[in-house]
Amino acid sequence: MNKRYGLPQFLGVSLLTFFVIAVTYKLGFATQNIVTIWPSAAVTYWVARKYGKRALLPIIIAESFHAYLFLNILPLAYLVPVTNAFAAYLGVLVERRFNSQNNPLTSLPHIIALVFGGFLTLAVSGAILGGSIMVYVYKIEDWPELIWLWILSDYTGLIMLAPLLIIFEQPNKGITSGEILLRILPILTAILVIWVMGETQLLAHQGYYIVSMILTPLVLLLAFKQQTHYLCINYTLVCSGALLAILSSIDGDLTANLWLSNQHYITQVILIGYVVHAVNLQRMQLLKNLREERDLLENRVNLRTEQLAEEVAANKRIALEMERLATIDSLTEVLNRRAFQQQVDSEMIKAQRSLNPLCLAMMDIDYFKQVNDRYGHAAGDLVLIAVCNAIKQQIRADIDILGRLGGEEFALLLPDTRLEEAQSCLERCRRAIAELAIPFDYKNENVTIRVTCSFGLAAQSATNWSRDQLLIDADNALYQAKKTGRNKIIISNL
Ligand SMILES: Nc1nc2c(ncn2[C@@H]2O[C@H](COP(=O)(O)OP(=O)(O)OP(=O)(O)O)[C@@H](O)[C@H]2O)c(=O)[nH]1
Repeated sequence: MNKRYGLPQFLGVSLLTFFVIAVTYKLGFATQNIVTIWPSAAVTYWVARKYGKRALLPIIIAESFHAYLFLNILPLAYLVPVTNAFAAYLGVLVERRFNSQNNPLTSLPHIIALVFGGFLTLAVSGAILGGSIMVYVYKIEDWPELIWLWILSDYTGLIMLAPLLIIFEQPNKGITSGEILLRILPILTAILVIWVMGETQLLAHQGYYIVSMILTPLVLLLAFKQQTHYLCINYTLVCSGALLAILSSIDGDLTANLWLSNQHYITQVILIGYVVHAVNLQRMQLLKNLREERDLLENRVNLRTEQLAEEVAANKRIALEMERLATIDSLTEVLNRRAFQQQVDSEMIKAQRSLNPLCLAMMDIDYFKQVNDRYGHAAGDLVLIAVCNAIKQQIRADIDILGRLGGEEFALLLPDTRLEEAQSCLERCRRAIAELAIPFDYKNENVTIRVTCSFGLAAQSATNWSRDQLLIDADNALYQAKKTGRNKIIISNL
């Protein structure tokens, strides 16, 4: 009802209504019967649905003009176009009360609102109001039959034609010319049916029935974009049943009632088609929604899984880092006292089992305090790092183990190493340390720090299986090295 409405629309509605009424009147003229006027009801409903109350005036003008041109009616009968337009508007209001969707053929409740709300209201109110005027003006005695036929004709006619007009004007982005044809075809077929019905009445020729009954649903079927085989079979079955029913009831000339029953059957066929189509559409929509929700859920699960995997990896990294921090001396990055002792324990057990030799050395930087005192703590730290690096370069990576026991006191564990080998290793270390020239920026002056290191060496023996004893032995040897001049290696018990 919110469509644009100006002079072109006003003229369009007037002309269309006039044209449809004139054509259907001419087609049904031979019968002089009310039952062929229903296409005007369908067009009127469609126009009122599209433009609302603004369409009432052109409808009234068109119907009145038609009556003036072709019908020789009494003045009061000119009220019938007014009641027709009003009935159409009333029907639209009732449909809109239950359905605000523009396309009512996409769901069952909307079809019910259209057929049992809008169409029925138009047919009943139009027949009662218009019929009463006609009965009064022309003093018609059999008025119940007139009103009944009027209702039946308009109602079934509305079901046959009005939805096709609604389908026809549904907006569709990128619609192809083939699809436009599919929308026009059923309307043409409906016009054919009107004509066939008129001709049939005239000629009493049963063949036209077959054409109208089979062609209508089949062509209607093509108007749906989402047609299914089920829908097709349904149309054909109902249609064939209707055809058989009509053919078996025809006996000689057709009467208006038979004509109406033909229309009635076609209506049923079409109505069933709409319902099946709408249910099918709803099912498809439901499946689409389900699929979309499933995809959404899957995406969410995948995203969360990725996040969890990232979190697990981050936790692993943190755990490894914490483990490293718990076992590594942060300044020199060699093992701390606790970790070193654990390594000594496990290597001693291995050596015990394999009866391989194992040596342990204690080391202490000579006069280290003087370095600190002279150049400051930062210089001392630098020396500690340099000494450790020098030792690392002389020992076997991944085999020999260097640890800081505290302060400037270090220990070196040499698995699978005989005493002489250990001694020569320590000698290399001692020399490397003594040769170190550690540059240091002392009060904006580049100084070179040199240090030496004393070593005490002990070997695991058949009588010495204890870690503490090994450490004490090495420590005693270190003490001897310090006492006897420093920068040397003393071997325990030698
Ligand atoms: N810069 C620095 N100094 C440390 C650290 N840990 C201990 N020290 C210092 O190391 C020095 C140890 O000195 P001492 O054990 O007295 O002996 P020394 O001067 O090395 O002389 P000897 O061992 O007898 O040759 C002390 O001045 C401590 O403050 C450290 O992490 N960094």
